[in-house]
Amino acid sequence: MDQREGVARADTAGLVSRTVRLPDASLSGLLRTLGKPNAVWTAPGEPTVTGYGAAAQVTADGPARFATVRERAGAVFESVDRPADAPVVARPRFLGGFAFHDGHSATAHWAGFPTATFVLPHVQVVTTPEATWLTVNAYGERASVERVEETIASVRERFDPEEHAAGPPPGVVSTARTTGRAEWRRQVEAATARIRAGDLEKVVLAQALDVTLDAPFSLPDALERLGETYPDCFRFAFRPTDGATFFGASPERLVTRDGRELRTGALAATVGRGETPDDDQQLEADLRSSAKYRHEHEVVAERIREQLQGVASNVATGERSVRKLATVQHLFTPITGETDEHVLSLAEALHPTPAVGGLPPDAALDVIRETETFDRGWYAAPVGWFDGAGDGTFAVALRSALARGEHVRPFAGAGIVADSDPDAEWAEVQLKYRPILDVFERTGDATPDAGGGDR
Ligand SMILES: C=C(O[C@@H]1C=C(C(=O)O)C=C[C@H]1O)C(=O)O
Repeated sequence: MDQREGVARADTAGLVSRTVRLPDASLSGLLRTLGKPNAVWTAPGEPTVTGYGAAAQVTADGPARFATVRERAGAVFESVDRPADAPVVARPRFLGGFAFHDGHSATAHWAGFPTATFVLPHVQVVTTPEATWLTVNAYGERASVERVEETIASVRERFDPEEHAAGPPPGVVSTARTTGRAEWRRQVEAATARIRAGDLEKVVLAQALDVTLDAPFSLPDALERLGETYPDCFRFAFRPTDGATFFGASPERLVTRDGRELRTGALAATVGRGETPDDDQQLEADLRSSAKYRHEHEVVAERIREQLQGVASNVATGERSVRKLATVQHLFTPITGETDEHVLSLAEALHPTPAVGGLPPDAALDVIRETETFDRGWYAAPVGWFDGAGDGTFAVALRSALARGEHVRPFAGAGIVADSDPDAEWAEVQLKYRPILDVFERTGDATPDAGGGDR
């Protein structure tokens, strides 16, 4: 370290950030050596970021929450002491997320999850296929290069990642539903009646399960299993306080901003996977050709293009394809553009897309609030990261669950349009629970059944 630099800047209030290289480590090794992270982010084509402790945390409420987070985080990035040759990939990043509704007031399940909260980790580890980097961040009057260097030394000393295979699934003791089958049928029928009456085009209705495990939730094991089955999904975990972890493996990018480049897309309309390649092809053919699925998908793509007006230029729509996941397949249309906006402003413009809200947006949000009997919390809302330049990625927090000790609450929903059939939508929701349930169930555990009774 340059001693003069340390002395000259030690008394400057601001962000001090230093990066060193660590021995290479897998995510599971990392999570087992550095203790409980408060943020984990793994995304296709991006480095994996894990964060421990907070150099700074910004929290916000209400309709202005996106702007408030941007302003408060902007203040933290205002004066940054970080060597010019430090690796860009290991730069300081805020990680966190938002609640689905701006009027979120955490019910007991979501205790500890504000309407918006982001952490700039004190200890931030970034892994790429080439290297593992440790960044230590400190912010405020007491931040100094000396203290940052001390933390780096102590993390290096403790850092001893060992490979561990995930343990066996903990097993599921019991499962209860927030929404029984008869109630779901009433909900979907009420929504389709409203759609036919003309004041609503589409609404995404969701439900949750209350799952009790046979052993406490293990984040390293859960992320390892999700990584095996969903390597191309956004795998995330957030633990804003000690109490609960919100985690998942979402297929849906809300938005990425990388310099001037903006990437988003429409992911909507769902069928299952076939038992045989022929069945699977048939399902894919139905997905591509059915008027219901195409409508459900097209309203999302069209609305996203509208939502981008004013925040992006040269908006272009790519070719529609079918995104195949372990238990479901979706229609997907990539959408790109150019932008000068902060990724938080883009997330604000896009959330909620009709893939998780509906159309018209306000009417759909009212129907969701009036209909759903559980608290969405952070489910189906933006989770991700941003940096000091306003670059970042947000995923839509789907195929997700809230875990607290032995209790796990997975969430799943389905887009309801005029000709939705309650039973088919019910079956679709059950398939969307699978990514989470498969992490925990042992063969032989009673599974909540896709076709059956009321509970
Ligand atoms: C709402 C969920 O998924 C969303 C709804 C979809 C649909 O209605 O077809 C498909 C993908 C997602 O945009 C969920 O996974 O809970």
